[in-house]
Amino acid sequence: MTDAAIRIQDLQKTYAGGKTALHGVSFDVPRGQIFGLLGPNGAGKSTLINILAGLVNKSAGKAEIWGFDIDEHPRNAKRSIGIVPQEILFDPFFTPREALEIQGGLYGIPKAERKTMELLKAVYLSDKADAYARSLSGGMKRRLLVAKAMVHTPPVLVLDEPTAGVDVELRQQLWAYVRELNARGTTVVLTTHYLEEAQELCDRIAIINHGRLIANEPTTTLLAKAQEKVVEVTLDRDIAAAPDIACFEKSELKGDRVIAITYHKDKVNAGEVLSALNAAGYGIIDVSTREADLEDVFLSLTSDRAAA
Ligand SMILES: Nc1ncnc2c1ncn2[C@@H]1O[C@H](COP(=O)(O)OP(=O)(O)OP(=O)(O)O)[C@@H](O)[C@H]1O
Repeated sequence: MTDAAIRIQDLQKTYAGGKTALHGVSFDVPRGQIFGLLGPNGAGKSTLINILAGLVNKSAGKAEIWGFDIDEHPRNAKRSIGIVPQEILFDPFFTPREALEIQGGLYGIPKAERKTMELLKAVYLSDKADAYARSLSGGMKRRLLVAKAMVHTPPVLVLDEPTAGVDVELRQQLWAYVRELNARGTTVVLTTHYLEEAQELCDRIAIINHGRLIANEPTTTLLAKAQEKVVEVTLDRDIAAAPDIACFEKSELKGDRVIAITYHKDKVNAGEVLSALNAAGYGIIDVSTREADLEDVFLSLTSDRAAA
């Protein structure tokens, strides 16, 4: 038994066509947290979630949900997780009440113990309990999916890209509900493309890129890295080593006369970095910078790894 809500060890997936979506990913989701799984399109997030859900077979590696190995104890593993899928798929002729009752039946929950109305209320759908699912808005459907995933009261709830197509107000309501579930003890895993979304909600963030884990850190640590910016400078002459100046976090030689300077944008700006370089006697021919975004975090993380 582990004390992780989810434990993934060297998880690998190569699809039938030969595409490798996961190249050996390992991480733990600590119990009680809201955990963000971030990555760009095609990074492998859905593959990982679908393996946990039992919808995709892994090629190698291990996964445990609430201490239950998905191969050795598939039923217990499945009972321990609720998944809100990316795609909205419903039978359009069922009402929200029926959809939850059927889901309860699938998990073998006796009628008297089902919490259909309580769940519908929690996701602000009690007034739509008897409406056809096809008459619900996109946001309502998504909230119904959350309720459906919670029918068997799993200790772990996974939301796969939950805010696609959800407007700002509903998103806030959804987050309020997610926070409430978490406060009552549910471990939440959230996959998203958006750093802001993850930083607003998550205690910890893991990032996957091209099927590899490139970060797994408390949100505050990761955000500090997002404060790092890189400016690439071409100098007027060749140099043997990158200059080390106090306001730089790091400087690296990229070519005979090109250096990449990493700085903290909450401490200095690009102008101050260039002035410091000038003041130290370096003539500047060209400069390029990028806006800090998730891509920057990726870059700084991948270059950290390369340097380590
Ligand atoms: N059934 C499949 N057969 C073959 N390749 C697949 C299959 N499903 C996903 N892939 C490929 O595996 C890689 C990872 O896809 P995955 O859907 O896991 O990424 P993702 O991070 O969830 O992206 P998105 O946010 O767009 O859903 C992609 O290159 C994708 O094309």
